[in-house]
Amino acid sequence: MTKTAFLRPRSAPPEPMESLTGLLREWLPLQRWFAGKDRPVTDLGVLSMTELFPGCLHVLVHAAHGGVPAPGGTTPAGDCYQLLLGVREHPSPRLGRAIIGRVTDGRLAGATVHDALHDPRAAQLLLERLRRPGAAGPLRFECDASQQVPAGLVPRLMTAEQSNSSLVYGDEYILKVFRRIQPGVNPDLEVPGALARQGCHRVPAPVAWLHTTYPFTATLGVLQPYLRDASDGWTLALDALAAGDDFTAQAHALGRATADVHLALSSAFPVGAPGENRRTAAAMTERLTDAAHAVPALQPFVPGLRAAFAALATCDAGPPAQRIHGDLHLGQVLRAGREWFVIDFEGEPSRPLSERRSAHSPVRDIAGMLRSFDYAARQRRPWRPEWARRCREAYCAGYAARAGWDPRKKHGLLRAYETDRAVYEVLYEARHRPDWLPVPMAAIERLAVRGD
Ligand SMILES: Nc1ncnc2c1ncn2[C@@H]1O[C@H](COP(=O)(O)OP(=O)(O)O)[C@@H](O)[C@H]1O
Ligand SMILES: O=P(O)(O)O[C@H]1O[C@H](CO)[C@@H](O[C@H]2O[C@H](CO)[C@@H](O)[C@H](O)[C@H]2O)[C@H](O)[C@H]1O
Repeated sequence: MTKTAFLRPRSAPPEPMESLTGLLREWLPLQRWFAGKDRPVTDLGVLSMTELFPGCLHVLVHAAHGGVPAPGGTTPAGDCYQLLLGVREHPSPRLGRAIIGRVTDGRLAGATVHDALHDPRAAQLLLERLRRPGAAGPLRFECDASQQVPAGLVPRLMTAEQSNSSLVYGDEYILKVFRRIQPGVNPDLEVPGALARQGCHRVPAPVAWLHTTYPFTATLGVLQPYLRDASDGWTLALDALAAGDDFTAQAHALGRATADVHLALSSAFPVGAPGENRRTAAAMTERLTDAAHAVPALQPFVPGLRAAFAALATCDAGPPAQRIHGDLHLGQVLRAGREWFVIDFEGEPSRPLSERRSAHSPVRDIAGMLRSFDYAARQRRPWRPEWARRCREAYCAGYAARAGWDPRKKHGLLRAYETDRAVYEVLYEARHRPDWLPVPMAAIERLAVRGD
């Protein structure tokens, strides 16, 4: 293969287990970032394969779920995933669990493949490609010409629970390699780029990025500055709870930071009409119906939850719809020095990209963060509802101080958005972390029965 060889996939009948696709079909569902865990993979096909550098293939695969739509109906019956595959005749034993298997059939017969993001040499070469604009087959590497990324930064793969995979380089940059790929620009490139142009300092700005032009145009990865001494809000909140510390000053500052980001977003992107509550309520009700189908534990609460959405339809119009974060929680905010920063603008991973890129009520983000204080307070026994209540108050007060309107005065909106978020969390936990299901279920019970 030449350095930029791009292999168009061959259409072929289902291959045996020892083929590359056979191995990947077994391996893919075991990965943390695999989104289709609740449905069997009925077929796996290679969409594109490009040699990134010798011994490393960039591969897009399609995992089909045999016509079984995802609960919630938001994803088609299959997804595209991005893989970087190391190909070696004699793999180093140091690769350990990164090894996917030995291919005995097809074009790669005789080679052992591994997840190349675990291989420091491959990670280094990937950064080298990103440092300079260029192309490899359908892949395009672009960068902010005003930034100089130094050569030779030492990579490490992050071990955090993630929806994607991230490499940290020399504690100076972090590269997020998107795993589930959808056509179009990823909001995690689009939004931080637009906010940087607004001069918003709350969001690390993209320094370099990678996209593909085949089999569709899509963002594949983004490099941004690494906030070296940062702690995420989730860790800080749990530490505060463990120590019995107050977290209201932090929550207040976080409310202000959220409002800063919302204000910058409303300048950077078109703003819609104030909330079309009736349509939003209908969409929330539909999501609830689908979720209750997928997670039967929700069913007894459906009437109470529907009441929250019915009430939304009659609420006063709230703040105008605008671009928002879309999946705001304590794990998406980093405290560095005395400031809060906001990361990960992808939105809720299971929603279609077009929906994630459209305008929504900023109340959705606020509700996401309020739910997160509740999640944190439920990590310890006895549960600390008072801690969560005070954080929620402080967060809303901080938001109001900056935004000029107070979320606490939008009770109907807030209740509906919190309910919608808790329904999403039930689905998320049922799919990814069934042990955590009681956390959002407790909120479901509260919102359905008491409505507060
Ligand atoms: N710019 C950054 N500086 C420092 N840490 C970061 C940065 N971006 C992400 N991280 C760390 O990486 C983790 C995962 O990032 P995130 O964008 O949320 O990935 P994912 O979408 O895969 O969950 C975060 O929780 C945070 O700890
Ligand atoms: O992977 P992402 O960070 O994009 O978000 C997904 O995973 C989150 C968990 O890692 C999940 O968040 C839920 O759990 C958090 C605690 O781990 C809690 O702070 C959040 O409030 C709660 O929603 C998030 O919903 C999901 O989209």
